[in-house]
Amino acid sequence: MSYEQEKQVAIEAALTAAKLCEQVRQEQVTEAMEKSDKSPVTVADLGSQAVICRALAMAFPDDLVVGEEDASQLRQPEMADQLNRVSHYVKSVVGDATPDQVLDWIDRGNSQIGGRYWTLDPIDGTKGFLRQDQYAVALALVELGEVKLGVLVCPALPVSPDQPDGEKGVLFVAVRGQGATMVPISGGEPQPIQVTKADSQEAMRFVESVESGHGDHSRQDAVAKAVGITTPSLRMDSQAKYGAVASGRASLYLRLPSPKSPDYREKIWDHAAGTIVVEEAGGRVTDMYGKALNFSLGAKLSDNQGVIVSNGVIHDTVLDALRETASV
Ligand SMILES: Nc1ncnc2c1ncn2[C@@H]1O[C@H](COP(=O)(O)O)[C@@H](OP(=O)(O)O)[C@H]1O
Ligand SMILES: [Mg+2]
Ligand SMILES: [Mg+2]
Ligand SMILES: [Mg+2]
Repeated sequence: MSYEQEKQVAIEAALTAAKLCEQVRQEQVTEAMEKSDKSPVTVADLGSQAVICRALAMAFPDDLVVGEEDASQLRQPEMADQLNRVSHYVKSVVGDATPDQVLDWIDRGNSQIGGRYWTLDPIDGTKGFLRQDQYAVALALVELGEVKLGVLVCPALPVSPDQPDGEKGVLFVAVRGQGATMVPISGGEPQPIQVTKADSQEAMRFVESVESGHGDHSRQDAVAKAVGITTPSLRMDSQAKYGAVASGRASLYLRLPSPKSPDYREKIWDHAAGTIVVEEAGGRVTDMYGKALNFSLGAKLSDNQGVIVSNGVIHDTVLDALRETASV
């Protein structure tokens, strides 16, 4: 299958959602609400999920969507102001929308997994979004457990790594078997991307989360050193890290379980889109034991721990180094 229609719908939806997110960031001092697990969520996360679920419902009414957010909090009477703000931003990008429709669109993203489903992270890296740093809108299509299509919009990522203060906003797209591309959000011809083939260790750079609670920075640094990466890591929020590896800006992304939450299981929407973008750019993605990520078990990657993303060339060396650091 070419997935041409799916690709066009997903790109359009994710770009529209990213526009909403940027509007929220520009127009207001972004403030967060707190979810039951104490993590932050903003009107932009909710608006982005509404916009994307609406687009998917119109184009593929039978498809399931496994999204991060739900509307239960927003349905509470005391949240009326927040709901109005979400509806305002949704209306500003898709035209007429009532608050009830917005709630229903958000909740379309609460499916269980099935034979064919979309994973949706309306804002990946909410903490980065709040900090005015990196974040991504991440949408992927999974069929029979295999990621077939991935779209990553990174509105704050510099178009050129050599010009960090230049134009920002990059769209990454990958379709299984068709390669991965990158294009500025502002437009242009999508360019094929490739992971770095340079196995000259000095040229290597690795990326990791900004958040110390989302990884094990000291072990990550030790593993990187063990494989010969001596330059300090590039810390970046969200699946923009996958984009960095896919486009050859870094050779490695390490995400080892944080000592603060050793039993944490990663969520499918945090990795599905990024995984296919890196794989189609010639890279490799596994868990910390070398196992493929299993996206077919539910919202959590319950069979995997830690995530290792590389240019492929150095992957086995990294897994070896991990085994060695584990036994220390
Ligand atoms: N203890 C933990 N370990 C690893 N990841 C975690 C975590 N707690 C939350 N996360 C996830 O880390 C994601 C952000 O990734 P990163 O740190 O690479 O920017 C969050 O996505 P959201 O921001 O969409 O909630 C969240 O799902
Ligand atoms: Mg979140
Ligand atoms: Mg996320
Ligand atoms: Mg999110």
